[in-house]
Amino acid sequence: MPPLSQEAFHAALDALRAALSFGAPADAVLSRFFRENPKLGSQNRAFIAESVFGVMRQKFVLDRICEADASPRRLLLAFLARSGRNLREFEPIVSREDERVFLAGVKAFKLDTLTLAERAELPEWVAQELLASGMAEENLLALGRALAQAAPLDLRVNTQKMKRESVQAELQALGYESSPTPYSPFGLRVVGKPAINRHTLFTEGAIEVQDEGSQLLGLLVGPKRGEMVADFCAGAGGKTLLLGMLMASTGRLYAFDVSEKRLANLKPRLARSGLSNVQPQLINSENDSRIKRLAGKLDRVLVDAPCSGMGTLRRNPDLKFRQSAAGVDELNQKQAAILASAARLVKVGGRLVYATCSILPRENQGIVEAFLAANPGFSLVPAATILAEQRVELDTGDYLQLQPQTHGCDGFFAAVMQRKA
Ligand SMILES: C[S@@+](CC[C@H](N)C(=O)[O-])C[C@H]1O[C@@H](n2cnc3c(N)ncnc32)[C@H](O)[C@@H]1O
Repeated sequence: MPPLSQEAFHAALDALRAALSFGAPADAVLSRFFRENPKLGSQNRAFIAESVFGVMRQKFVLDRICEADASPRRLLLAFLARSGRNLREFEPIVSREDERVFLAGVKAFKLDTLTLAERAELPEWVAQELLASGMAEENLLALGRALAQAAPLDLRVNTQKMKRESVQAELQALGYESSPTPYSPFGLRVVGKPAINRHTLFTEGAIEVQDEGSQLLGLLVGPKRGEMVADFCAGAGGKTLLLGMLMASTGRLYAFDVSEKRLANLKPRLARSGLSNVQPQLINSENDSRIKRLAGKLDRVLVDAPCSGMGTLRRNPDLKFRQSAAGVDELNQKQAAILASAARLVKVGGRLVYATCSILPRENQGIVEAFLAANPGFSLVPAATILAEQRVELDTGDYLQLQPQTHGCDGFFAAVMQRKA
């Protein structure tokens, strides 16, 4: 750990103040902060990013430690004191006696005075929803604590361009250690956080940054060469690119989204990937007339639904403070409407996959069960069966349910459904 300096501490405090207004996602706030402060060195930038994300990750506990004065300065001091620094290291930034006493108190703070939700670093409403769904307290704690860790860097190898072993060897030659991901046949987990996007492996489309969980969702869709496929909520195309690769750049892959900006971000990625089977299509809603003309024609449809993102807290810890139970109510309406509309595209015998990066049952099983009850023409296919067909040994039951403490990836949910009639 580099020594604490006035300059780095005050810069981190400025960035933290901006992030704690929760006007924008923390990563966007940080990018802007770094753009506005171009003279910051790489060590200081790393310290600032770790401080802002660290405070967000531990904020429920830090709030309790700070109690009456949970100011950004106190939160940051408490975070740094809990990160294994001894009190002498604070001399360059702390001169007041009351702050010295505060820091000593942070070190002595006992977690057993906290509620279960606070110890799990989850909002109370999230903890209550998980407990009400039958999750045991110790599992809630393990889940919350795993979500409060930083995520590793996972890459997906574009096997249209290179083999996984060759990419691993090239990374090794660049000085980056990596290992094959436990489940995905085209994933690599990299040690540390190298700025991979400067290397030709990235610029020439041999790799994409993608959590292993997302890679498994693509395998559940399992598109084949020559098929007609839709990625209904394609966004910037993380899963579109994977599906296109699985289709070996044949057939047709529609990438729908209502966000022009996100689809625009897909374009350069598409160019790097070398895929020629992808058709990005901006739609005005899930009921856009351009969708209706594809009714009953598609072999596979993925609905990677807009969701609370509660499974991605390792990357977006500020979502804990930017989402709410009422917000999830609204998302539920959208999720159900998108799934119902997307389902109309699936042909008889075709496959529909509903997925989220949420751990909340009402965004997951809740939506799928209601859909199946209203649409008897669809039936659930066990996710484990599909994964076994793809030679992935992972059985989480009928649904794919991934959690960081068990699977090492973000929290994901997916249900595979087949259209019978
Ligand atoms: C979870 S994100 C998709 C992430 C993307 N599949 C990926 O792998 O990078 C959900 C997406 O749904 C889009 N969306 C929201 N409402 C929609 C609608 N009514 N129809 C289609 N897409 C929608 C959002 O713009 C967002 O890009």
